[in-house]
Amino acid sequence: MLKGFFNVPTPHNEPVKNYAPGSPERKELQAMLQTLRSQQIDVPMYIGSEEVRTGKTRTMSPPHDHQHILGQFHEGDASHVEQAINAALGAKYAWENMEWEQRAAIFLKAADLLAGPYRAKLNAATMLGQSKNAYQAEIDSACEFIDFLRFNVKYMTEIYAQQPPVSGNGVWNRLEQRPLEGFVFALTPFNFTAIAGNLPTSAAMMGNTIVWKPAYTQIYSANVLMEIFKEAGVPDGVINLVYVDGPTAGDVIFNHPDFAGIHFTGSTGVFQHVWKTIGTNIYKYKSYPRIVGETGGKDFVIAHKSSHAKAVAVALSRGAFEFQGQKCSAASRAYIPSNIWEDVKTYLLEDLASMKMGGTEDFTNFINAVIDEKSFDKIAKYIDNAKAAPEVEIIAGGTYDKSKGYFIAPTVIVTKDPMYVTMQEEIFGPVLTIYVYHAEHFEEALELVDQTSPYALTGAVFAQDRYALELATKKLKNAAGNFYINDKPTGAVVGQQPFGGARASGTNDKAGSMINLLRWVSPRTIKETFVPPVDYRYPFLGED
Ligand SMILES: NC(=O)c1ccc[n+]([C@@H]2O[C@H](COP(=O)([O-])OP(=O)(O)OC[C@H]3O[C@@H](n4cnc5c(N)ncnc54)[C@H](O)[C@@H]3O)[C@@H](O)[C@H]2O)c1
Ligand SMILES: N[C@@H](CCC=O)C(=O)O
Repeated sequence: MLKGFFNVPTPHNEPVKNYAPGSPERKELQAMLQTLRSQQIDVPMYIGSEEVRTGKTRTMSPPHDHQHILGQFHEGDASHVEQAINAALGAKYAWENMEWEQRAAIFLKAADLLAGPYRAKLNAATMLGQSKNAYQAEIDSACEFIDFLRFNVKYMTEIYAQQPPVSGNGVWNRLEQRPLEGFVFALTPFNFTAIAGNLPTSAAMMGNTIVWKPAYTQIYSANVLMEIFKEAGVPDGVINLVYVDGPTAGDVIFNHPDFAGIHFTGSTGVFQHVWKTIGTNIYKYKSYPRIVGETGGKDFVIAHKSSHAKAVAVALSRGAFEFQGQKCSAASRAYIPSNIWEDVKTYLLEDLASMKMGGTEDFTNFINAVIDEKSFDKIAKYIDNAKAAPEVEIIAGGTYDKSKGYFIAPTVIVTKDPMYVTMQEEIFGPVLTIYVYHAEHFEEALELVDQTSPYALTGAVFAQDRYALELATKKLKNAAGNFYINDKPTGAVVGQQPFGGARASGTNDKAGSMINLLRWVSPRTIKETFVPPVDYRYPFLGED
């Protein structure tokens, strides 16, 4: 058998295709959208080698066209979670003993399958199932997930290569990175197909086996991810995909003695509940479970009086309203100095007036639908409350309509109260709240930014004045895990800006970095002594 210290291909960020009119990628994507819309698929759970169909089905529809049926999935119950755990534990021995380069090859192959033959299919599934426009789907389901796979393979090898720097005379010190003892639970959100793919694969890459439960509203694209994993050669039982409601799944998972870790992305409330449950059950587990969770945000943009109004306005229109504000990183509160406010407002309103809203199949639409009725109703309530609040004014949007799809017009609220509820709470929709501060009170405004919300995920500062940038960078040290200077607070790129926040925004284990992969291994130190001593006595015990 061939043996060697193998190098892996150097990762590069997957180039983003632009889908311009007439481009081959646009034609291919449009054809795929038509194909997927013209059929109704039947989606099973994937447990071990089985495709499990329970007969208890739920339909899947585009959020922008909720009467159209894309297919149905089979919902499971607690018994399927048990089966998935057993399948994961059953596959564990072979998987963790497979040479690392074979695991690497599987995930590099998945990246190439996605970059090539599956790109249009996964993008189209994300566009239809999650209502992302072509560009938003491309940067998520194609490029970000390809990057996660390729960069994580590189980080995996760097982790394995890290060895103790010193071995004393007659000794060889080694460090072995063992997978966790048990199974890992990947609990994934609706809003990024790349995150849904990354949470199970990053832990699997390090030799773990996985029970994966996606959000119901992401199952349509999760099914394509599973197709890619299977074609890439992920063995049966390594990633088990179940569709069971969250609390039912949690009840089985968090009571199991072999539960070894959770890789979560989603809301802060769910994560805190999960953490508390694990704490309560801690005596039941063989090991202390790894708890990794990236959660909510209330992401800010603060402009200094020296900043360019147009740049600030564009950061707001893209940062707040791309994918309908349903990015954990979306700008949702802004602090604008009085001297540039009128210009920022004019540019922002011009941008918003030019944004078309509708289905993702029409490539001229910038704004699409929010994910589901529950989310629509929640966002509409914030808007209604703002209409009734004397301290705020809605200067754009404020309308919504769910007759065909869950459409909410991009909404801008201006508040006189910097602690107004929409400056503090995560809404997760196309709603931006702006507080106009006295242009000479920048430092006080920075304090407001830091203290207004419990979250600390992303944030951006705009200024031409370098002292102002330095002050903001220092004062907002703990206000964001991803901090942007003269840029919008969204769009982190794997390999360039590892992503994650602290405070109520998560454990900040930085998705798409070595820091994250380290959470899925448990190191064993091995010391080998070549010629062991044969006498217990120290030399100083001898007589002079
Ligand atoms: N920080 C980040 O990197 C990041 C990235 C993406 C999304 N998010 C956050 O995710 C949220 C949006 O995603 P979402 O609506 O899918 O989140 P969510 O918390 O509603 O759901 C996440 C997952 O948890 C499951 N779940 C829900 N309740 C549960 C329970 N009681 N027990 C066990 N599982 C349960 C869901 O079914 C889903 O699979 C936002 O808060 C957003 O900020 C954060
Ligand atoms: N990583 C993405 C956000 C993921 C959360 O939804 C960004 O940087 O915009």
